Amino acid sequence: MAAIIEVNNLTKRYGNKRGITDVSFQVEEGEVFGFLGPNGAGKTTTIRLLMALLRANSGTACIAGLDVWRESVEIKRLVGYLPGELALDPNLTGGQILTYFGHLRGGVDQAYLKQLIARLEFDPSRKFRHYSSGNKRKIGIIQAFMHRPRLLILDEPTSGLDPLNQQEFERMVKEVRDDGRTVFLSSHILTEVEQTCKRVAIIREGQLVRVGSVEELKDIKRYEVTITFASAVPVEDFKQLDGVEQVEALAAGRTLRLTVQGQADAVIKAAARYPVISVTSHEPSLEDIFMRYYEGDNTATREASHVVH
Ligand SMILES: Nc1ncnc2c1ncn2[C@@H]1O[C@H](COP(=O)(O)OP(=O)(O)OP(=O)(O)O)[C@@H](O)[C@H]1O
Repeated sequence: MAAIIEVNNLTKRYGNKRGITDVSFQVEEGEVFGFLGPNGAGKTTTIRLLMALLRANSGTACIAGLDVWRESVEIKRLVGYLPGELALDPNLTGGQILTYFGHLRGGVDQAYLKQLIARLEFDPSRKFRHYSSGNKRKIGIIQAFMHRPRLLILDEPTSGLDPLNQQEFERMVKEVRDDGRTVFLSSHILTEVEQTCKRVAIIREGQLVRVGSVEELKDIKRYEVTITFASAVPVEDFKQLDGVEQVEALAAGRTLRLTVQGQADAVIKAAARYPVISVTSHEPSLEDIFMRYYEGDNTATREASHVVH
């Protein structure tokens, strides 16, 4: 399949501060592509370069074969864009804003627009200034989807959405993909990207550290399981288990905090030998994963050698 986004050695500096350095990747037409990185990694900078809201210091980027800077007007016809933050007229209602965007697009399918509003449970009757951040995100998502663009570029689309709206959003993304259209979405949450994307680029401190299939995220994925027992348990038994990377004993050995990679089966079976009071599990932030498991400045270089396209 042909590439719909082609980025080559793109570099943007903010004065002497880094934005992004030498970023290169390709997104194929028809795929859902994730752009994953912790806060401040350079996701928004890359997206703003693609949308010609910033000009690169060096490197090139094309969308559908068009240069993102010189041919940005043509590109805007093909793209639905959700910015990281939406600044809109505070006195307009959600409905008025969507009508306005619809006119800018030369008219949109009203039935599809109504459907999107209903699916995201969005109330279009309120003024923009009264919307919560989640509702502002919904306006942004709806305006990006409503003209059925060939390419959707979405900057952290689900931040601020509640879990039910997130699930609906995932279904909307899958429908776009099934329709043969392309979605490029940024996120700082590994599991979110894992659920929607086929391929992923990981950016850290302005540089790409990896581009590959979503299955490859397995080796960087970690989760923390905290188990509280009725009485102290032998910590050493848990350290040996398959998938366990670290064990920390708390509350005089009654609580264990385990860092697990891969399946939790061995941990659950070992825990079940003792009276368990509670189990919780959570995903560490991407920054935590990088800091704790990928320490050292050589990481980017080492991982870049594994780049696959
Ligand atoms: N207008 C600006 N002036 C100076 N530095 C900037 C500007 N915009 C971004 N930066 C810097 O560029 C780097 C990349 O920021 P960017 O917003 O692209 O990251 P991000 O991955 O989108 O993070 P976030 O999820 O926090 O938005 C950061 O170090 C940031 O401080």
